[in-house]
Parts: sequence; structure tokens; C-alpha cells
Amino acid sequence: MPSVFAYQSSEVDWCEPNFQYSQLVAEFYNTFSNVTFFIFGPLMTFLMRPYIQQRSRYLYVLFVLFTVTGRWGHWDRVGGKRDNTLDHLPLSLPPGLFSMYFHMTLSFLGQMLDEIAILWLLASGYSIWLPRCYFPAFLGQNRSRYSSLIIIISLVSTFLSFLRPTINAYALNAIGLHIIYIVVQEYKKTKNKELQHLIEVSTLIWALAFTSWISDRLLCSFWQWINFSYLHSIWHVLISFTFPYGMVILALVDSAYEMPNKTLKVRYWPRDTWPMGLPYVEMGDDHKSC
Ligand SMILES: CCCCCCCC/C=C\CCCCCCCC(=O)N[C@@H](CO)[C@H](O)/C=C/CCCCCCCCCCCCC
Ligand SMILES: [Ca+2]
Ligand SMILES: [Zn+2]
Repeated sequence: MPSVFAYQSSEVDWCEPNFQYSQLVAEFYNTFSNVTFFIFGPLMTFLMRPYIQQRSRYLYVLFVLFTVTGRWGHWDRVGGKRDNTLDHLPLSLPPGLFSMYFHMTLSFLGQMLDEIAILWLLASGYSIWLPRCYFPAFLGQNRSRYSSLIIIISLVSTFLSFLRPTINAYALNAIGLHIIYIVVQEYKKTKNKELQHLIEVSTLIWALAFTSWISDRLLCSFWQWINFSYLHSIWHVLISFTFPYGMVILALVDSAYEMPNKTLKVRYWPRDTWPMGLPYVEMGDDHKSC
């Protein structure tokens, strides 16, 4: 049995031809198309810092899970000494970095690191942001009991992910589908036109991303026949855009339930006036209830 570190030890192999440009990088475009994760993660962490500090510092875990946390890991030697600047942060390296390692090596370890990081990214988002009205009835809308349940489910799922690795990504995409279901329910409830617009755009982006992902997995022979086997790289770029949109949408939905007397303003980086921009939220002035 090959080592879990060995190149191509994963049962999963994406459509892009292997080792086209280098003997060290199995899937060149699938590896380097993860770069957008390293842009959006730190940028969103910086832009949404005031909101994070008001809502919950645990959100840093979610942003860190999404973002690269250093040069190929913060344990790198920097200038000959250990770089421990990030040791105090609850770190598990993020999907973007692990996805790069996975596509570079197509190793079993790379696949499991990638998929487990995504699982805990989604779990942290669920535990912080899922509106209480969607909690299972037996929890009585108690968020700390719900978060404990999420942690238990995530620990069991982490163990189960080693049993049938080839279905992990399908299961994670099913969770993504549930997130879309939640935001569509909120779309129907809200009168906030800006929130509705954000949900329309992010749902379209997610649908295009998922279509790319599933096509790469199931229709590879067709794409290789027409010599276009880069749909998974397109998935990386599109799904990374759902992160800023998803954060803003969930922050707006959450604040309506959890911080009703606070106003969140949607801003667009780098300029509100630009036709295309990255959404983020700013804390508005508090509503003083008289
Ligand atoms: C109420 C719940 C709140 C949860 C909020 C979480 C929002 C997360 C947003 C984006 C997550 C991006 C994760 C990307 C993974 C990148 C690594 C990757 O591509 N891995 C592949 C192999 O390289 C692997 O095959 C992918 C597996 C499937 C990942 C499924 C991710 C689901 C993302 C759901 C996004 C919903 C966005 C909703 C917008 C309103
Ligand atoms: Ca391949
Ligand atoms: Zn990938």
C-alpha cells in the first residue's frame, strides 16, 4: 500500500492531465488556481475586522480556515528563526493551501487535509451563523448546545471521512446545497433589496461553480476530447468568490436575528462606486431604542 504522502496515492484524480509542465506539480492549473483563496481570505479578514470584533472573535477561526496562514505554513523558517507570529491563533491550515498541496501531489494526505479543512470551515460557519429558527427542535434555540452538537457531528464526520474518501467531496457539496437552501429561505423572508441582490449573485456564482465541479468529475472524457479539462480550476476561482458574498449575506441575516439594534452597511472594495467590487460589511451607528 503506497504511503499517504506518495504522489497519486489518492483515489481521486481530476480531469486536468497530470505532470504536463513539471514532475513536481501533478495538476498545474488546478494547483495555482487556488491563489484567489489567499487573496480573499486576508482581505475579507481585514475589511470585516470591526464586524468580527462586535459579533464573535471565533469568526477569525473561519477566516483563518479559509485563508493561507503563512508561507507554506507559519512554521516556515523565516530569516533562520522559527516564525511563531501566528502560533497564538487557533490554526488548522486552510482549504486553499491544502487544495494546492492536494493538486500538486494528488496524495491521500493532501485529499484528506483539503476535505477535513473544508468540513471544519463549514462547521464553524454553521455554529456561529445558522439562525436559531433552523436549529433542531430538541435544542430549544440554545446556541451553545447547538455548537456542541456541531462539534460532535464534525468529529464523527472527520473519522468517517477516512472510510469512503471518494464520497467526501460529494457530501461537502451537499452541505453547500443546504447553505444555499438556508439563504434562499431568507431571500423569501427579507424586504432588504440589497440582501436579495447579494443572494441572487452568490447563488448564481455557486451554481456555476458547482456545475464546473460536477462536470469535471463526471464528464471528463468529453472535456478531454475537446481538449478543455480545466473546469476544476474554474471551480476554484468561482467558489472562492462565494466566500466574501457568503460572509456578507450570513452577517446580514445573522444581524437581523442576533443584533437587531445594530445596523450593518454593505460596502464594496475597493470603491462603492465601482461597477464590480468585493462586498463586505461595516458596522453602522447603533439604533438607540427609545
Ligand atoms: C449557515 C452556514 C454558514 C456557512 C458559511 C460557509 C461559507 C463558505 C464559503 C465558501 C467555502 C469555500 C470552500 C472551498 C473549498 C476549496 C478547496 C477545494 O476546491 N477542494 C476541492 C478539491 O481541491 C474539493 O473537491 C471540494 C469539495 C467540495 C467543497 C464544498 C464547499 C461548499 C461551499 C458552499 C458555499 C456556499 C456559499 C453560499 C453563498 C451564500
Ligand atoms: Ca489529473
Ligand atoms: Zn480542487
